[in-house]
Amino acid sequence: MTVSAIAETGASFDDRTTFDAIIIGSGIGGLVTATQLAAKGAKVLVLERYLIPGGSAGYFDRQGYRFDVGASMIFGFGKQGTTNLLTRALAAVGESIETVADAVQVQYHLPNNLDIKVHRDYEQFLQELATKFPQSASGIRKFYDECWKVFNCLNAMDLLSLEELGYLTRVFFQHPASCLGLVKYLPSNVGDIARKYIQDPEVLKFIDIECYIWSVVPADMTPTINAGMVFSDRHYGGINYPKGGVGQIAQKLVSGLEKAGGQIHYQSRVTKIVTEGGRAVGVELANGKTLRAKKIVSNATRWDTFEQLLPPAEMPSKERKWQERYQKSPAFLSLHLGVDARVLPEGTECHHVLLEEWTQMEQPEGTIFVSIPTLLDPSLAPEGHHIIHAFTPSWMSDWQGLSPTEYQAKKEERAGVLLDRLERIFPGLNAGLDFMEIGTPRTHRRFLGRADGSYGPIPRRKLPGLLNMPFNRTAVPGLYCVGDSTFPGQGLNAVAFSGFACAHRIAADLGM
Ligand SMILES: NC(=O)c1ccc[n+]([C@@H]2O[C@H](COP(=O)([O-])OP(=O)(O)OC[C@H]3O[C@@H](n4cnc5c(N)ncnc54)[C@H](O)[C@@H]3O)[C@@H](O)[C@H]2O)c1
Ligand SMILES: CC(C)=CCC/C(C)=C/C=C/C(C)=C/C=C/C(C)=C/C=C/C=C(C)/C=C/C=C(C)/C=C/C=C(\C)CCC=C(C)C
Repeated sequence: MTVSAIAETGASFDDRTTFDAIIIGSGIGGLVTATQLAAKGAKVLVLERYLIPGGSAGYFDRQGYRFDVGASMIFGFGKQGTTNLLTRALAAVGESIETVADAVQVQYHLPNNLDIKVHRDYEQFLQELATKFPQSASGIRKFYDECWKVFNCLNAMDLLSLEELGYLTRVFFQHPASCLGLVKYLPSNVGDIARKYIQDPEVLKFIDIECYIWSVVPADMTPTINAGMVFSDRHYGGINYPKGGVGQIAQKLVSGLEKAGGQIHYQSRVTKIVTEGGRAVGVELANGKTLRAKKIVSNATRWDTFEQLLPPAEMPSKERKWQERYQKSPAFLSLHLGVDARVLPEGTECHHVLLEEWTQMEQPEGTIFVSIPTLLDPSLAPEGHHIIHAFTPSWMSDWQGLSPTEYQAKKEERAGVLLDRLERIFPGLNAGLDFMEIGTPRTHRRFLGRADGSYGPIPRRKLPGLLNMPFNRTAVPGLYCVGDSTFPGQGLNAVAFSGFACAHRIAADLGM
C-alpha cells in the first residue's frame, strides 16, 4: 500500500504501516534527518503540509521569476573539511548541486557612511577593516583569528550527535585538543571574546551587526561556536549559491530520499502527535487519519510542537524552562521584487545590509537585508531583469487585528518606506520595478507553519553560549525535535547539523 493510499484510506496502527521514523515537516532539518536515516536503511516517511519541500528554504514562481522564500546566502557547500554539511547531506544519498561561488559574503552600508565588504578572501577582508579602523587593526585580527580556532576544532571532526556517548568517546580519543577547545567555547558568547581585543565602540558595533544579520541578536547574546562557523566558513568553504535557486537543495534531498527508499507525502498536515502511556507512537493528520512509527521527529518549531501538536497543558517542565530562556525572534517584512536590470550598476554585490542609525539595529524595520541571487544565477529572472529580495525584522503583533483593507494598506505603506530607503543603495529602484510581492509575519506563519512567523529562537537575556540549547531528544519518549529550535539554532548549515545529529541519535536508539 502506498503512503498516499494509507493516508486516504485511513489504515492505521497496523504493523504493515509502521515506519521506523515519521518526520513532521520537510524543512532542511527534517530532510537531512530523513535522508540520513533512509541511507542507513530505516523505513522513513516525511509528512509535509505544503505543496513542495524546503520550508524556509523553499521557492515560489511568479511571472517568470523564481524567488527563494528565505535569504539566498548559503553556507555549507564547501568542498573540504567536515563542516560542509549541505554538500555531505546530499552526497550521502548520491546527490550533488552545482553552485556559484560568491566573492563577497555581504556588503554593509552602515551609519556614518561606513561601507564594508566581507570578502571571501580573509586577508582582503582584514585589510579592508584595517583601512577603516587603523587603531584597532591588530585587535580585529586577534578577534577573528580566535573565531578560526573554534572553526578549526569543528572542521577536524565528524559532526554527529552530542547525545551519543559512543560518538563522544570516539571523537575525544581521535581529537582530544579539538574537543577540549569546543568545551571551552560552548558556554561563551561573541561579545566576551570581542571585548578582549577591541575597545573602539564603533568596531564593537560592527561586530554586533556581524552577529545580528544571522543570529538576530547582538554579539553579547550570540554563541561563540556559531560565530566560529559563520565568521570562518565564509572564507573557507565560502558562500556558494545553488544553481537553479535555493529550492534545489530540498528538491535534491527529496530525490535522494526516494532513491534510498524513503517516502514523502505533501499536503499532509499533522495536527497531533499521538501518544500512548506518555510515549510518542504516531501522528494524526488533518484528514483525521493516523500513522504509526517507532520514532516521531518534529521539524516544526518547538512552540508549534509543544503547544499545537501536543496538549499545551501537558508541556514537559524542561520545555517550560526552555521557553523561559528563549523567545521567538521577530518574523520579517519581505519584498520579493523583480526589477529592470539597469537598476543595478556593474559590480553590484549579491548581499547587502543597510542600517542608517546604530540605535535602530534591533528595532523592527531597523536593519534591511538584501539578496540579489540573479547576480549569481541569471536564469532565475526573465532576460534583462533581476530579483531583489529585501527583508527586515517585523513582529506579528504589529500585523494583527487589522481588517483586510487595513492590512493591505499597511503592507503597501511599509513597502513604500522600505523601497525609499533602498533607493540609497539602488538609485532608480522605484522607477525600475517590474514586480513586487509583499510578505508579512502573517505570510510567514501561513506558508511556513511557523509560530508567529518567527525566524527562530533567540535568548531572552544573556545566556551561557549554546549550553541551554536542547539537542534532539525531548522529554517525551519516542519524540525528537530537529531544525532551528534545536542545537545549534538558525541557519541552513546549522539545521543540517541538527539533522545529522538527530538521525545519528535515532539510529542508535533503533539499534541500527
Ligand atoms: N541562509 C539562508 O539564507 C537561509 C535561507 C532559508 C532558510 N534558512 C534557515 O532555515 C532554517 C529553518 O529550517 P528548519 O529545518 O528548522 O525548518 P523550516 O521551518 O524551514 O521547515 C519546517 C517544515 O515543516 C513543515 N511543517 C510545519 N508544521 C507542520 C505540520 N504540522 N505538519 C506537516 N508539516 C509541517 C513546514 O511546512 C516546513 O516545510 C531557518 O532557521 C533559516 O535560518 C536560511
Ligand atoms: C567529548 C568532549 C569532552 C567534548 C565534546 C565537545 C564537542 C565534540 C562539541 C561539538 C560541538 C559541535 C559539533 C557543534 C556544532 C556546531 C555547528 C555545526 C554550528 C553551526 C552553525 C551555523 C550557523 C550558526 C549558521 C548560520 C547561518 C545563518 C543563520 C545565515 C543566515 C543568513 C541570513 C539570514 C542572511 C541575511 C543576510 C543578508 C541577506 C545580507
